[in-house]
Amino acid sequence: MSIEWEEARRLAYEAGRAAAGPAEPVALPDADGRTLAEPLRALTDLPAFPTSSIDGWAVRGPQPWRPVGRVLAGGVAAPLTEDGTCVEIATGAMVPTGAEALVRIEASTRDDDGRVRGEPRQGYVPEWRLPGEEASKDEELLPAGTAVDPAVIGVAATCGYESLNVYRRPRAGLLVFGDELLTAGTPGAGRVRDSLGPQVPGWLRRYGAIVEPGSVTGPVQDTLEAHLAAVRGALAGAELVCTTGGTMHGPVDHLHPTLAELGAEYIVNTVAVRPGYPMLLARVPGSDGRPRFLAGLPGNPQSAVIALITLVAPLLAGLQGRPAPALPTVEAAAKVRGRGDDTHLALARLDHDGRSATPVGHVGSAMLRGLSNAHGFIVVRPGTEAAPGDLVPFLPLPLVIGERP
Ligand SMILES: Nc1nc2c(c(=O)[nH]1)N[C@H]1C(S)=C(S)[C@@H](COP(=O)(O)OP(=O)(O)OC[C@H]3O[C@@H](n4cnc5c(N)ncnc54)[C@H](O)[C@@H]3O)O[C@H]1N2
Ligand code: MOO
Repeated sequence: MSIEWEEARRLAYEAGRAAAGPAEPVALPDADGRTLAEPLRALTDLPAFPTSSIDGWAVRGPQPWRPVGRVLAGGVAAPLTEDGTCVEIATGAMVPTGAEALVRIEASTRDDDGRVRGEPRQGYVPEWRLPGEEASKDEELLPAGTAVDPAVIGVAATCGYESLNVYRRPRAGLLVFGDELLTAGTPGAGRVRDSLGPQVPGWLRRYGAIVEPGSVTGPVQDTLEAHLAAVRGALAGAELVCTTGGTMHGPVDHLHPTLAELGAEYIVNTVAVRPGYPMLLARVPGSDGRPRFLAGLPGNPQSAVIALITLVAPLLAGLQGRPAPALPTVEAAAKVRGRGDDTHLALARLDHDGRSATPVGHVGSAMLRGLSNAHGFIVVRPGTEAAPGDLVPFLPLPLVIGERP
């Protein structure tokens, strides 16, 4: 009996979450793309000291003010103890205790005897930054599970971190099954080009996996022996192995017998979704005691990508300690039919403001033309259909800004 689509996603995420590896410290510049294993907390107040936002004068008491010193960024100012005195101050310098106002250099004049006159600027933007204005010591700035990006690295550096405790990026491999597949040239005479070997590693990387060029193999010969040897070899070097094709029970579909031979345990074995129904996810015991995962992507190319987004994306999120992927809601711009008791994933393009989605053409499960023109899938739940204007969940492709403008 196949599993409901949402339930399959949940099971895949939970399986990954339970197998997330230990955290490790990684130097800030190398942490891009990792995931915080613990909350990022401010190590001090931020700013850590009262900081001048301007070049000018820190003044005390009524003007004119007699300059008694200078403080540059990086220095520690002596306190201003007497009314009618000031220190010259640079942007970023620590404001001396006792200072009552800051006067911009361009708003000041000097008397013949060197005394300073001028008016502190009144207004919305203060001329100095107060300790704790951005964060107080120990305040949580970002929760565990946050994907580390350059801005996260920047704020961690500001706080005083040299490294971050992050989860490992999972290693993934890919095995392509199918004797009918060509790896070069044009299709014909019963042969088709392998369109999954070249594209799946890119999707996997976008979901955070490491895929070395040497971890992509295929076509693997359509025999049980060749399948077993290839899967064993791939599982030795990766915690996730994706396979394409052979998920059914045809004469040369060897995936299920291979899994049986390896003592694998199914987490998901077929999903009530169209396209993509025969997808599977299995847990295989690793020789080191840590589980390995095998995701069986159906051979029909669009179905394979759907299986990847349905099962592999939540699995990888879990393995990296990230939250389960959530679905945004959009408006269906046209009618989308239901698929009976199955969830229907209908390829669609988002309009320019991302609020409504229009189904695209060329969406057969053996086709990729629709996929290459879509931003994701309208999700039509079992027993329903979407009418124009209906609010529907949207399953996005992991596209990078600038792709599919
Ligand atoms: N009797 C039934 N037959 C099929 C059913 C069914 O319910 N009963 N379901 C169909 C569905 S749905 C799918 S999806 C496929 C899945 O089959 P497999 O995962 O076993 O995949 P294959 O048979 O190996 O290939 C299917 C199809 O895809 C082409 N293919 C495979 N790999 C690639 C690749 N890397 N690049 C491009 N094209 C690929 C292959 O040539 C076949 O045309 O089963 C249906 N059959
Ligand atoms: O479910 Mo198949 O995956 O429709 O092509």
